[in-house]
Formats: sequence, structure tokens, C-alpha cells
Amino acid sequence: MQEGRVIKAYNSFFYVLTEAEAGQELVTCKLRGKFKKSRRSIGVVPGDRVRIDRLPDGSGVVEEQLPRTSLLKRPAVANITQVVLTFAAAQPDLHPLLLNRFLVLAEWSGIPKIVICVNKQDLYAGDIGAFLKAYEQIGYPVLRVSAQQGEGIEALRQQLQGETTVFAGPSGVGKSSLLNRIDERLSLQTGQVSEKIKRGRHTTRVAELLPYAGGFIVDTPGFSAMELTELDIQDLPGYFPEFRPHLDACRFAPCSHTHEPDCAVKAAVAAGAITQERYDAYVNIYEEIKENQKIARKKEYK
Ligand SMILES: Nc1nc2c(ncn2[C@@H]2O[C@H](COP(=O)(O)OP(=O)(O)OP(=O)(O)O)[C@@H](O)[C@H]2O)c(=O)[nH]1
Ligand SMILES: [Zn+2]
Repeated sequence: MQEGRVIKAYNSFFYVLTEAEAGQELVTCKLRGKFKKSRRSIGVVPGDRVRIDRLPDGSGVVEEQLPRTSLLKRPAVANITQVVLTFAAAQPDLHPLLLNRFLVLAEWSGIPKIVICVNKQDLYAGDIGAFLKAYEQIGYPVLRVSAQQGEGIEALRQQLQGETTVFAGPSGVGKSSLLNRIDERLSLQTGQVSEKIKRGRHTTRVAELLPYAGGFIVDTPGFSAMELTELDIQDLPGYFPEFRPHLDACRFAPCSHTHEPDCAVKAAVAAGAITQERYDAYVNIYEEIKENQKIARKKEYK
């Protein structure tokens, strides 16, 4: 048996890239029939690690699906190791609340590495260094790049080595342009895809993993800032990494960290350990989720 990675799934065919020691071969596979039926859940998806048996004609049969470390659902893609949250320094402007919404979504998705990438440095004359430094201090690596001028692209390439990366971020920040800068072969494929998504076609489309630098780049937008309403409000404080050391020290449990007295999170804001910007984003997202829950409940009782 050979081990490999499903890089594409289409019409019940699974395209498996076998491990490097075996010579990196792309093998067209079918699923073992029994194996398919025994899985009630989502089944084998792009990004999954699998074991395959080879048939005399060179094709393969997926015999086993190995455990996943993460799963994005729309479209389904497994084992993403890194998300590059892409924004623009200008056009469109970088709004802290939008950045924080994406950070919360990325934390919620369980993807291990979260990187902030700020594109279009060439368009911005001011200094966003101080603004971004606060995010670096939380632990998020920050890359400042220009797809147009080439600034920072080498650092971005380094960041992609060996990882399975998805680029997420608002529309128009230059995700396609960046992929094009990184490697022309990437943009040809991804550019087309993002156009299709924007127009609302291909809603059931599947993701594809594009091999790059010993890892992969996934041709999906990852997630959109709209999905926030799906997360559990109890989990929200934990998605702010710098809140975590304070969460057990509030007088009330549970504490929403909004109106309660003797709140350790609010004390940390006052002491400067948590920035006002991040706390404001927390409250904003908290209220949005709460509001949505109310609406959902009203609908249920009707
Ligand atoms: N000045 C400048 N313009 C850029 C840069 N990167 C991208 N652009 C421009 O920004 C616009 C949007 O770029 P895209 O690459 O299409 O952005 P995108 O994030 O893929 O957009 P969606 O497909 O909507 O998600 C285009 O007009 C690009 O030419 C940059 O570094 N500097
Ligand atoms: Zn509190």
C-alpha cells in the first residue's frame, strides 16, 4: 500500500498524489466500495491523507482514510495547516473590525497557523507598523507585501514551504495577484475559480490542492466573514488568544466580559495587556452573535 494526499475529487474519482519517497505520482483512484458505505460522515475529500492499493493498469483504490487534523466545510477540504489572511493596506482600506472577524473565523476553523498578510504596500504612504505590531504581539506573524512591486513576496514564499495553505480575505485585496506573483502557474487556476465563486455559480464546487514548495495551496476562498453567526458564543473569548490567560479570573462564571463587575478581561484592557481595539472587536462580534441567536430563536417559536 502507498500513502498519499487526495488533491482533487471529481465524479467519484479521487486524484491521489503519493508521498515523495515513492516518487510523487498522481494516481487516479476509486474508493473501495465497502469503505464508502461504512462512512456516514463527509467521506473522503480533497486534502485527506489516504492509503491506496495499485491496480495492474496503474490506477488505484482508496483503502483507508487517515485521521484528519482539520476540516473546512464549504467547500470541503481537510488537513489545512495554515491560513494566510490577506488584506490591503489601502483600496480597500484595512478596517480593524474586519481583520478581527477574519481572525476569529480562522481561530474557530481550527487551522493551526494563522498569518496576516497586508498587500498593496505601494499604495500606502502612512505607517501601519504600529497598528500591525499589536497583532504580532498577540502571536500572529505579519507579512507586508506588494503583489505589484514584488516587495515581501520572497518572505511569503518562505511562509508557504511545506504547508497546506488557504488564502482568505475580503474581495479585491489582491489574493489572485499575489498567487500570480508567487508562481504564475498558481494564478491561472485560482483566478478562474474565484471569478466563478463571485458570480454565484458552482456553489457545489470542490476544492483542489495545488502543489507548491513541498506543500499545497488550496484554491478556495477558505471562508467569508459572513459565517460568524455559526459560532458558539461561549467559545468566542477563547478565539482571542491574548484573552485566554485572563478567562478564569473573572468574578462571575460564565462571564461575557461585557457588563459584569470584576471582569479580568476588562481589567486586562485597563492595564494595557489587551488593546482597546481588540476588546471593542470582541464586544462587537459578541453582540452580533447574540442578536442573531435572538432572531433564530424567534423563528423557531413561530
Ligand atoms: N497597487 C496595487 N494594486 C494591486 C496589488 N495587488 C493587487 N492589486 C490590484 O487590486 C485589484 C484586485 O486584485 P485581485 O488579485 O483581483 O484581488 P482578489 O483578492 O483576488 O479579489 P477577489 O477575486 O474579488 O477575491 C486588481 O485591480 C489588482 O491589479 C498591489 O500590490 N498594489
Ligand atoms: Zn469577564
